Amino acid sequence: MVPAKQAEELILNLVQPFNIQDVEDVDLRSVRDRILAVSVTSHLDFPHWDNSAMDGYAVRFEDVKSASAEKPVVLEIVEEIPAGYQPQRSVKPGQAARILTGSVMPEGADTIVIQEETKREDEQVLILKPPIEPQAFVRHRGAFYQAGAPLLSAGLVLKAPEIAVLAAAQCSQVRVYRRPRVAILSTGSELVTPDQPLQPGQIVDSNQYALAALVEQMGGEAIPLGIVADQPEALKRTIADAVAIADVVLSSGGVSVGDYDYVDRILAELGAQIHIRAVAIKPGKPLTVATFPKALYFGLPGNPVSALVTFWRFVQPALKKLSGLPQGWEPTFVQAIAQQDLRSDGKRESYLWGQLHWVNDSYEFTIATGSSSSGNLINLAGTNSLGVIPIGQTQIMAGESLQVLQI
Ligand SMILES: Nc1nc2c(c(=O)[nH]1)N[C@H]1C(S)=C(S)[C@@H](COP(=O)(O)OP(=O)(O)OC[C@H]3O[C@@H](n4cnc5c(N)ncnc54)[C@H](O)[C@@H]3O)O[C@H]1N2
Ligand code: MOO
Ligand SMILES: [Mg+2]
Repeated sequence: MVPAKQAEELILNLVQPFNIQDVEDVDLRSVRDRILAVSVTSHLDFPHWDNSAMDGYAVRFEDVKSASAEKPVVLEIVEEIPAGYQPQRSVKPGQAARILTGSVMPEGADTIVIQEETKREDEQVLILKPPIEPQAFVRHRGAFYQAGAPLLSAGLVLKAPEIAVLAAAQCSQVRVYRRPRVAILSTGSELVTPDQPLQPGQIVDSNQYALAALVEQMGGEAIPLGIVADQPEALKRTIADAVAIADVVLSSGGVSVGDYDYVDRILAELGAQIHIRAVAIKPGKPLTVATFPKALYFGLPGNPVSALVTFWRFVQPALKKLSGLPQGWEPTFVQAIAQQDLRSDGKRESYLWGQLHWVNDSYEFTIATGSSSSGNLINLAGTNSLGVIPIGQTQIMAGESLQVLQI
């Protein structure tokens, strides 16, 4: 049994991240959560031109620096400059231009006096207070970004702020890494789909649905391959097909020591290199990790909670690295206060599902009510985290702190 941390490192080392061959151009409207594959520069300066940050008057600082309410400076208004208008007149000594937020600064003017510090009298404006400094409220061309400099770097996840920047830089098509293709199959002669009538002894294939949801949540393309009975030939054909079409293959079930647990044997027959057969975590011990020339294979355990725990702990980091994220692949744990006594047999690193809440300046972890059995998927619903009891430790008492993985 490989310790969990070591398994994580081993798996991450097996992953070849996407490179410049693994890209596609996507419409800006559809790039949310995708990963930028090339760095982006713009030929535009930001701001594109000197402009006003406020509604007011564009003036020459020299003219107004000694203005006061008692001795206002009177300026002649030569032009009105709404947003989107290119000024036609230059502001000469004794003159001002009416200007609105975002509008282009007229030639000759160097400072904005805000409207609240003026009094308008027809075609004249009285300046009642001197600006704090020359250039006050002027946003200068290129102050935020200069054309040609790196704007967004490759590897960024495109969320609202990055999408706004891309839009402003007029990038309507964006080069992003393609989605990882993840084939998912469920093994087990007892399995039926949710719409099939359930006969005695049968079980509904819930893993296929949960794993597809997780893959899609991670930005992957889930390729559902359905249920494969515990028959070596059928399983061999499906696995061979899966590794030919996918970057990652997830099977669930058939990896323990039972008479019908064929996955490891078939992987070996197909020429896979098997790197891991068991990990010291509970649930999730019988985890098989193998590589084919073009695909990474995870044989997840069949028990519903075990399949998901091994996904969160090991598949998720691998998918993050594969997808082109430059760092931050490892799961992040937070420190929380246990709300109940938590127990483990101490033989494996134990993951207990429950609720993590931020209460009074710290995280609190509450274990799910009901059985913490890897076959009980019912009380997994509504949970958001896994509390960890380290290997060799048999309990964490209420009030003590523990590491918790957010899921
Ligand atoms: N003698 C031993 N027996 C077992 C060991 C062991 O070390 N020695 N390990 C146990 C542990 S831990 C786990 S976890 C399971 C893993 O078993 P498999 O990966 O071989 O999975 P199966 O035997 O095929 O199924 C286990 C269980 O899960 C149900 N299942 C399977 N697939 C699905 C699915 N797609 N959706 C919902 N439920 C599924 C299946 O019906 C079984 O009930 O082995 C222990 N045994
Ligand atoms: O590891 Mo199994 O996943 O304990 O049930
Ligand atoms: Mg089994």
